[in-house]
Formats: sequence, structure tokens, C-alpha cells
Amino acid sequence: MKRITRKEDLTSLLLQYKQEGKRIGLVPTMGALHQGHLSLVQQSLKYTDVTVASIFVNPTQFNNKTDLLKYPKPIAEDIAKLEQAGCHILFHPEVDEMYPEVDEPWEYEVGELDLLLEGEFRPGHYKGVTQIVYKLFKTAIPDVAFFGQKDYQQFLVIKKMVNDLHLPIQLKSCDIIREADGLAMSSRNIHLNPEERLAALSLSKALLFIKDNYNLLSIDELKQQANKFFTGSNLLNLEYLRICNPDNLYDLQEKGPAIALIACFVGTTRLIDNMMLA
Ligand SMILES: Nc1ncnc2c1ncn2[C@@H]1O[C@H](COP(=O)(O)OP(=O)(O)OP(=O)(O)O)[C@@H](O)[C@H]1O
Ligand SMILES: CC(C)(CO)[C@@H](O)C(=O)[O-]
Ligand code: BAL
Repeated sequence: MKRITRKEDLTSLLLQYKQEGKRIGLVPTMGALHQGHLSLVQQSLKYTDVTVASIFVNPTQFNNKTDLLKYPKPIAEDIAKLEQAGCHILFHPEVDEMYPEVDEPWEYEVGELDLLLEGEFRPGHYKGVTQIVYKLFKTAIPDVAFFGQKDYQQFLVIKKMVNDLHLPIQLKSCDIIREADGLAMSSRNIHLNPEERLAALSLSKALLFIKDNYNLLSIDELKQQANKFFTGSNLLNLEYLRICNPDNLYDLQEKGPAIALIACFVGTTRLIDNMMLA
């Protein structure tokens, strides 16, 4: 696997591959890799000729400074995992490589999705996500970019940006990979102590409850009963539990295509998860 830290080195190498007719797949990550990330790499290896994974903990998308400071960075392990997965190129730039200018302006307007759910609870988050993803797209010139459904709203935001800015990139959303007991894999799970790890199961259990009972209960009853998964433990602090239209994330008024989404603090660790219902 080639390891590249400079934007221009990556772009010039990838331009050569493109001239040979090869299709580039990009898997953007913030590192601390787990099987969820590696499943995206596997998809990229399957659908494209050259797979680039990026590892960059993007400061502009963190609204919480402590969250940024304690974000795990096990780079040696990450490299070993990517090597083993058969990834072709790792791009891992320093912050000043991606942001040579301090407080660089970024004008893209995310729109309504920036006000809902993650946008509401993490103000400015999607401004930062679109800023870095745009830079990664320009640098890695992918034909296809792979994202996880765990960050469902992020996928909608990036899809909108790709449409609005007419970027010639195909986007693929990949299934959520879970631990055997149902917990969605996340780099932040590493912060959970054993008690919190157990409490964190409430997210997937509540989502599964909603999915299993979607045709049996009303939307209000589903939400009321699912909320109960979060009331028994003082380790859990639910931020939102919503049942939404999967296209625009508006609260669902009547049964139809639907997705349930949750964000919850488990101790001091904020986790998100979601499940398609119909
Ligand atoms: N369990 C998972 N299954 C599938 N894809 C995932 C999973 N977790 C993360 N991803 C995807 O991997 C990509 C990189 O995500 P990121 O590096 O933020 O990992 P993360 O584990 O979600 O970390 P965090 O704890 O910050 O949420 C995103 O497209 C994300 O949706
Ligand atoms: C897409 C991304 C790598 C941008 O920093 C990040 O938001 C993530 O890991 O989902
Ligand atoms: N997986 C989304 C990146 C973040 O939490 O900032």
C-alpha cells in the first residue's frame, strides 16, 4: 500500500491511473478503523480499480473541542488493517496540508438538512463535513465514493452537495456493520467502559423494537415505547429519537417509507445509530 501525505502527490498519481482507464474509489474516514470502515474498503475494491482510503480527523466538523482532542488516532494499527484489507493507497495528510489558511472561508450552504437532527445538535458540523469532503473529492478525484449508512444524514448532505455542485462522482451508501450483540461499530465505542458498553445496547434495541413493531403500532406509540429503553439508566442521555421520511428527514406523519434515527450520550460518549423501517 502506498502512503501519501501531500495533496498534489495523490492527485498526480491518481491522474496517471485515470489515464490508464482505471476507476478510482475513495473511502473517507477519520481513522481508528474497525470492520465498518473495512467493509467500505471491501466495497471499493469490488467496484473500482484503485482504492484510496483517507484518514483525517477534520477539525472543522467538531463542534465540541474535547471530542476532537480525545478522538483516537491509532495510526500504526490503522495502516496494518488497511494493508491486510488490500487497500491500494492511504492518504493521511496533516491539518495544515488540508487547511493551509487558518479560518479559510467555505461558502457552500447545506440548507435544511443542516437544521435537523445532527445539524440541530452539532451546529456547524455539516459545514465542516462538506468543506473537507469537497477538498477530498478534488484531491482524490474519485469515480465512486463510499460512505456508511451509520451516518445516514451525512450521506444525504453529501449527495445534495454532489448534485448542487455538479460533481461527477457516484456515491455508494454501505450497510451498517454491527457487533454480535447489535451495537453499531464506531470509533468512539473505544471510550465506553464495560457498564457503558452494556448501556449502549439501548440504541440498537430501541431501533429493533421500532422496526419489529412498525406495522403494529402508531408512530406516536412506537416513539413513546422506544423512549423507555433510555429511561432506566442514568448513563444514558437521549438527544433525539425520531422516525423520519428517509428522503428529507422530516418527522413522519403517516406510515410509509421510514427510517428511525437516534443520538444518545452514553456517559460522556455521544453515539448515533439508525435503521430503515420500510
Ligand atoms: N458501523 C459502521 N458500518 C458501516 N460504515 C460505518 C460504520 N461506522 C462508520 N462507518 C462509516 O465509515 C466512514 C468513516 O466514519 P468515521 O471515521 O467517522 O467512523 P465512525 O466509526 O463513525 O466514527 P465516529 O465514532 O466518529 O462516529 C463513514 O462513511 C461512516 O459512515
Ligand atoms: C466523511 C468524513 C471522513 C469527513 O471528515 C467524516 O465525517 C466521517 O468519518 O464520516
Ligand atoms: N462519523 C461522523 C464523523 C463525526 O462524528 O464527526
